[in-house]
Amino acid sequence: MKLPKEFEAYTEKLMGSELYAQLLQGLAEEPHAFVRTNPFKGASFAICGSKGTVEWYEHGHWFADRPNFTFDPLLHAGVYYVQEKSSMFLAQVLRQHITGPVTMLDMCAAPGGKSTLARVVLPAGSLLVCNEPVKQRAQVLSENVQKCGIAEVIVTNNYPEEYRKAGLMFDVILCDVPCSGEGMFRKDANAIKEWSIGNVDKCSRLQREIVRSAWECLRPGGLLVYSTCTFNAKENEENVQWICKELKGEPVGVDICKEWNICGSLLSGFDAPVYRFIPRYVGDKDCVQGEGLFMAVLRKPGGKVDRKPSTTVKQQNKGRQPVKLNTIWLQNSDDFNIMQEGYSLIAIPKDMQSLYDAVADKLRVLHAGIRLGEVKGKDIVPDQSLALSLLLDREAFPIAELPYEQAIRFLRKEAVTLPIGTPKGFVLITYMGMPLGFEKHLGSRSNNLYPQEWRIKSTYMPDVAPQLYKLINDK
Ligand SMILES: C[S@@+](CC[C@H](N)C(=O)[O-])C[C@H]1O[C@@H](n2cnc3c(N)ncnc32)[C@H](O)[C@@H]1O
Repeated sequence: MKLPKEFEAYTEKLMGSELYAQLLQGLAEEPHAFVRTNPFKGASFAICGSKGTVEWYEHGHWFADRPNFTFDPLLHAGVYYVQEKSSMFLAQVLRQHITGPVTMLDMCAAPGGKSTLARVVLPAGSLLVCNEPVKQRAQVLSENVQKCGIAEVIVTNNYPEEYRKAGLMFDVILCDVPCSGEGMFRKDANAIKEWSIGNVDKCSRLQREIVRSAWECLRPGGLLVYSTCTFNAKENEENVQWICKELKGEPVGVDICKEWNICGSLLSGFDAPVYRFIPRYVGDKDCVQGEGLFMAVLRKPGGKVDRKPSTTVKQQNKGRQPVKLNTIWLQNSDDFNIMQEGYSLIAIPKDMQSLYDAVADKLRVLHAGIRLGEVKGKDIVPDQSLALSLLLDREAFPIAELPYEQAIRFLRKEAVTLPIGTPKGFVLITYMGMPLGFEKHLGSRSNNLYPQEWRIKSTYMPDVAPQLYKLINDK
């Protein structure tokens, strides 16, 4: 791996020669493959071939080889998410500091790794808003959030400045900011090509802008989690120092074990608790296994977290109509308000209604709650979001369980052969019992309702499924 000269000189000075030599050894190795099981979807599965769990998150697993995840229907069903190990440290932060229901904003959320992790570890009753300003990336975020299956989520496509102007307030805000990506050097050759001192400075300025806007959306007593996937101090300690001085943020510690080999501050004279993951070798031991990551937690002075959300904006109800339906295909349907927006029917958890109204009036919402379907003539065409929801009423649709090859065809949005005896009408497609989406069965053929933008684009067909999970009761 050829590293930029200026990176080498700066990083060796920052880390010291011993730590830097350990990093160079780490960068010369292939990254490990990790997945994070969705505890709400993976309960009936046993994981196969795991080399061990992540020390700070028990649902994170390490694999010796990198399976071809794209061709595993269980990935598309939301049973697991591919996420490198260091990023899962967010679970440790949230579990330690958030003990009651909160309203959280993930300001820079695409593709959704940390959002979906936060969603499964936040205490019951919490609400999560995931935001991404880049439109195409926000669509991917929305897809991953829907696969996760939890209803109490809103996905928006806005800049942090628009959030500041909207006047919404949150108990917890994650700023996993865009950065110079030094921690991705061994995973992504482009990160090396695009690196320059100029870009480090540019990123550092943008990061402060993002945090400044986020800070205004944080309630007194609330927590800001700041993270990057880069090593340098300009985008890390120096920004944390700036948050302390300029915004009066108070650094908050996270419990860690020495054996986790997480490094603290590398900036001389700055000893606030910060957490830096450096892929590195000590002797012949790969002592971190994850990629480069930096995380710090800061409290906004003036109160304590764990209170109910406050949404201070006036509600206008832009073209949204509450509707009554005979059937809404959900378990616990009384917990939802059903709204019609244009032709779309959306189920909003009642606890999330005021937050949803406030967000929808001021910002661009791409997804919220559970999208039930679209009104087409006399039909309601069920939506992908419904198929993937944890609250789908499994009795509401006939089920067609597909074998592996047919499941891949379905995920490519190709024609599939439904099992003999499948009734006409809307049918829930499953693989190993997990919903993948809907087909409309017409008798002699059927229409594949999988979203065009989500489909697997490759035409490759593996001979066998990647064997990451097996059903617990399968002999
Ligand atoms: C490090 S990535 C986030 C990764 C994500 N949190 C995850 O774990 O999957 C940073 C994100 O910030 C977005 N971004 C770019 N410019 C931004 C800005 N001005 N404000 C907020 N986010 C921005 C990028 O498009 C990118 O998706």
